[in-house]
Formats: sequence, structure tokens, C-alpha cells
Amino acid sequence: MTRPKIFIDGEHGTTGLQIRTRLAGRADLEIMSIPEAERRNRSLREDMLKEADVAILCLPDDASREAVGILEGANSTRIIDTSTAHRTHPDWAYGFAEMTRGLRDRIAGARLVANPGCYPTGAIGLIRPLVEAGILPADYPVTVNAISGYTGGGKQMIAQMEDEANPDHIAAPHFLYGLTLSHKHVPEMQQHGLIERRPIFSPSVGRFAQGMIVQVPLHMADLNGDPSLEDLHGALASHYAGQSVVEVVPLEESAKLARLDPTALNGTDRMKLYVFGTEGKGQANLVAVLDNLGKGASGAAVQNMDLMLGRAA
Ligand SMILES: NC(=O)C1=CN([C@@H]2O[C@H](COP(=O)(O)OP(=O)(O)OC[C@H]3O[C@@H](n4cnc5c(N)ncnc54)[C@H](OP(=O)(O)O)[C@@H]3O)[C@@H](O)[C@H]2O)C=CC1
Ligand SMILES: CC(=O)N[C@@H](CCC(=O)OP(=O)(O)O)C(=O)O
Repeated sequence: MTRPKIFIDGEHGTTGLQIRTRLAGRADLEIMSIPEAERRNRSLREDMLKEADVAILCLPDDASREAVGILEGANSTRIIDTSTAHRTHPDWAYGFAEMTRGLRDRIAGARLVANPGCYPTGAIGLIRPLVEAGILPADYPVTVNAISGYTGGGKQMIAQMEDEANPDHIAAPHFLYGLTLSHKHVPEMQQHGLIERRPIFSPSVGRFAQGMIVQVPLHMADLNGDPSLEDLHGALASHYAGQSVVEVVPLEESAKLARLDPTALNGTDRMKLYVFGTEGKGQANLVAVLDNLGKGASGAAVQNMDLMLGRAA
């Protein structure tokens, strides 16, 4: 049997390296590789992109668009783009298999798959099932607060956080950014979250390499049908029933927690969803925990690749 050829463009970057590690033991695939020193060699990349069965782009947005341009026309390379460039484009399948019914099949048959952003994976994973269930009104003023490990900022931020000699060294243990409320993930959250108003998105970075918490606080009085915490939890649990990547933590278990660790799922490709609050107090905090490089990036890319190749995922 011929093995599908996989080319990771940007394999020496943060996301690319994590994908390579995940694929290292895969005898069912032929991994095409460019030496690190040649990573920006355009003609070598062009050859690899055209020869691959699946190209996984782990590049900045502009370089991703350029790679997609190289592949336009008469060739059959399928593409998974981990950048932000195509996540709201109608021709691209959004690569979040658990997000809604039928999407898994669309990804499996797609030539073009846009891997979701790390923060949107958490936010959309919490919001969309409640909109689909009719509990969260589409015009609800959604707020998303989040903290990420610094690998989310790629090689540049890793150097800023880890290297004290870096001219742009960041010494802070935790900082807010995206202060203008126009982070590049907002359109993606709005479109795939099925919400009418731009969500207010306030991201932050902590002094830890990997891991992420995404929070969506809700006022229950503004939801449809006067739901309880149990109703919110029930809608999420039934949406994700029967699949293994996204786990909805039982309400009783969440109620016992005194604190939540953003690094709890590091090294996994899973995401855990929680509903917090006190019954009768009229408020809920929906929370997602994931590894920004797992289900938030590289793990999702491998899951999408497996779906596209007809491997179980
Ligand atoms: N890190 C994360 O948590 C997540 C990242 N992503 C997305 O993944 C993509 C990659 O991000 P990340 O891995 O963090 O970034 P990195 O900066 O760590 O890696 C990017 C890689 O792409 C290479 N590269 C840059 N420009 C070009 C070019 N024109 N031609 C060829 N190679 C190029 C870089 O090489 P060089 O070293 O020379 O610059 C580097 O090896 C981004 O679009 C990002 O938005 C998505 C979800 C989460
Ligand atoms: C901590 C940090 O800087 N995170 C990045 C988002 C992660 C990323 O680059 O991934 P996407 O491809 O999903 O945009 C940012 O806020 O720009």
C-alpha cells in the first residue's frame, strides 16, 4: 500500500515541531522534510508542496497565503492551514470536528481545512452548543477572557519570555494584551460561535510555556428559558456525548474544585469544559482548559489529517 506523503511547511517552528513529534512513530505515513537551514528555500518548498498528498502549513498568515497560491491550479495536494488566514473563508472546512453535526464528514472529504485558533477552540467549544440548543440568544453580548502559555506567541514570544538578553525581553509574570479589542481571533469566534455581536475578547499570557484557560461568563437572566446550571451543563454534555476529545466535566466534580490549572491538559490533545456557579445566584462561568499546542493547534491538525486520510480520529 502506498503511504500518503505529508509535508509540514514550517516544520521547524513551534506548531510544526509539535506535529512532527506527533507523527514521528507513524509507519503509515511518509513524512517529507526540509532541513532547518533550508526552511525558507522557496523552490524546495514549492516542490515539496506540490508533491505532498497533504501539506500542513505552520507558517505566519502571509506565508500561508503564499503557499496556498503555489498550490492553486492543477494539483491534488490537500491542505491543512494552521494560520488565521482561512478560518472564516467559506471554501475552507473549519477543522473543529466536534463543533457541529456533519462537520467531521466535511473535514474528511475536504481539500482545504482551516485549523481553528487556540482561543477560539475553547470559546466556540463553549458557546456554539448553547446557541444551537436555543439557550444562548444569538444577540447575547458574549465576553471571552483567557490566559495562554507563551508558546502561543511562537518562536518570537518564546525568545522574549525566556531570554533575558533579548532586546524585547518580557519580564512580567502575567500580562494582558489585545487591549484594543481587535484580536485576530474575534471574527473567527463570532462566525463559528454563531453570535451576532462581536465578542469582547481579552487574552493574556502567563509565564508558563503551554496551557490555556478560556472563560465565558454568563448572566442567566439574559438566556432563553430561564436555564439552571444543570441545563447549561446538560446541553454541553449532550452535544459532546460519545466522542473522546472534548470532555464535559460533571457538575458535581466542578463544584468541588477550589482552583483550575491552565497546564492541566498539557501534552494531550484533549479539551475539558466546565460549568461553574452557584445554583440560584443567576450567574454561570463556562470554562475550557486545553493545551494551546494540543487541541489548540498541533493536536487538532493531526486529528484533521487523520480524518482526511480516513484514519480514525
Ligand atoms: N503557537 C501556537 O500556540 C499556535 C500557532 N498557530 C499558528 O501556527 C502558525 C505557526 O505559528 P508558530 O508555530 O507559533 O510560529 P513560529 O514562529 O514558532 O514558527 C513559524 C515557522 O515558519 C517559518 N517561516 C516563517 N515565514 C516563512 C516563510 N515565508 N517561508 C517559509 N517558512 C517561514 C519560520 O521560520 P523562521 O524561524 O525563519 O522565522 C518558523 O520556522 C501561525 O500561523 C500561528 O498563528 C495556531 C494555533 C496555536
Ligand atoms: C499567546 C499568543 O500570542 N497567542 C497568539 C494566538 C495563538 C496563535 O498564534 O494561534 P492562531 O493561529 O490561532 O492565531 C496571539 O494572541 O496572537
